Amino acid sequence: MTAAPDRLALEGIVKQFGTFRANDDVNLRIAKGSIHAILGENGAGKSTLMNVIYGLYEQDAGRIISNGQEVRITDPREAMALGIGMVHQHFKQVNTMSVVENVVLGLPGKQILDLDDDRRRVRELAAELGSEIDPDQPMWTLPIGTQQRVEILKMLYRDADLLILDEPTSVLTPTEIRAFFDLLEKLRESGRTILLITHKLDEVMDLADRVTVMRLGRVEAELEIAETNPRELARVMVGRDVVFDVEHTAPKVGDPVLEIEGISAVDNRGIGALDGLSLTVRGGEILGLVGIDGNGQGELAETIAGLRDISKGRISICGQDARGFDPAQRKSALGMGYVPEDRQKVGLDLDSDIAFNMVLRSFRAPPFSRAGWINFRKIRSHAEDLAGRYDVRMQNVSQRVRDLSGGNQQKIILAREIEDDPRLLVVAQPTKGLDVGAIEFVQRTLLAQRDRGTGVLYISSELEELLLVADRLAVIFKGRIVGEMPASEATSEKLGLLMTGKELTT
Ligand SMILES: Nc1ncnc2c1ncn2[C@@H]1O[C@H](COP(=O)(O)OP(=O)(O)OP(=O)(O)O)[C@@H](O)[C@H]1O
Repeated sequence: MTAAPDRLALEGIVKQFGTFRANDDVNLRIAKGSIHAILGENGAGKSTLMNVIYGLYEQDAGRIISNGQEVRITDPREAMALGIGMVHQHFKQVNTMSVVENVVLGLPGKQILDLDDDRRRVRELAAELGSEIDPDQPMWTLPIGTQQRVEILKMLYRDADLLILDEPTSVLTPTEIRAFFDLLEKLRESGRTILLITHKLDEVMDLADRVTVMRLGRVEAELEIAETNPRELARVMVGRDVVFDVEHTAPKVGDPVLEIEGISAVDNRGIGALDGLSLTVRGGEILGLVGIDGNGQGELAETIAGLRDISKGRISICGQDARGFDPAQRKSALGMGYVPEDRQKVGLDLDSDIAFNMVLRSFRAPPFSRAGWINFRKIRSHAEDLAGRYDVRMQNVSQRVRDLSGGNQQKIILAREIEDDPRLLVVAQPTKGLDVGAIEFVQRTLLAQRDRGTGVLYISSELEELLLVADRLAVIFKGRIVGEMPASEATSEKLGLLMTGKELTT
């Protein structure tokens, strides 16, 4: 059997930001018709490398070879002309437009008035991928999984045969993930090539043919999937053994720190999202909130944080009615910490530096300010201490947060919210985008915080993660809590039934 030719090869790629080398002599060969995964800890240089391939950055040194020809890619249009397409984590779509309008959007010389041929082509491509898509459906009415398919369709429509997918499953529900895996298999069968960035080792093991592991901007290893295993991948990635388990002692449960009684709220579209929901979290315990995404988890976190109004019911934080406390006061006066799901929009000031983001809501109070004077030295040393302990990969604390890798941005929010020693901590998808080493660290830190008496509401779509960390589990379905149980009595089967609205028989 002859080996498949390279669809893309990189030779000695260097990309610097100032004097910092985010990619340092990267060599990579991606076989045509394969699924090639890129793994690496937060800040290893994966996104930077993909941006070089897609023409968003130009390399400082090195060669890119596409289908055997050396090429220069200085903007995404040139990448597309070479058949290279990229699907970002945050889709670049216009929600008010239809599927077909989104697909043709930006095509040079395209008239949006006559779309009959385009409709046909969208249907054909969707069928080729094993799905049905109505080209006239408005984008905003589609579930995230289908919106992602439209992004992929958009690339195929432009004849891309090498698709770069940046953490594609991080936005999907478990059911959507299964469908997405089938889609990738179909793309591979059709001879297309996939470059997959992910932090999920089991995805790499299930899907990829080969994997490249990056570390500190360099290629640490390139392995055949058939010849490796998750433990080896984790070890190569973070440079040490990862335990994949946390020691979980019995909780010492105290008084309630969050009492929610019969609250109702609507989502951004004005549709009911919370429907008379009640829930209690006590100090010293981790309550895991389980549910299929879109059942009100996001809205619940926002109402507790004071970012969304409730139409009915009552929320008490540490024994006080939370009404009348804005988000900043819920932190300062009620002792609440909040790690939002959408860190870029809610949790960070991207254009400020790391030091300021570490004290985003506390810089006006001692020890960071006294009598109206801000103590910058104190803010800096505080940030240096936290960044060191939370292993934020950065150049220094004056670096702009926008320029950090996604995982390192998340570590800043976690550090800030946990280190304030809140009495109630609400964390929504806290490990999203984190590498396996960082996930282990976050879980241990949350358990340690619990042992100091903090009550934690841990919202996650990762069932395994909740079963590992939580003391108690509550299941949310259609905006209500439909079941609660100690984690020791929970099984994936029981939770699975409740999550889909079914009753337990025993
Ligand atoms: N525009 C920029 N200016 C300065 N430094 C940058 C810039 N973009 C990225 N970096 C730095 O380059 C390094 C690599 O970042 P990159 O986003 O490629 O990592 P990553 O492997 O994709 O990480 P993650 O898994 O967290 O997404 C990081 O240390 C980051 O701070």
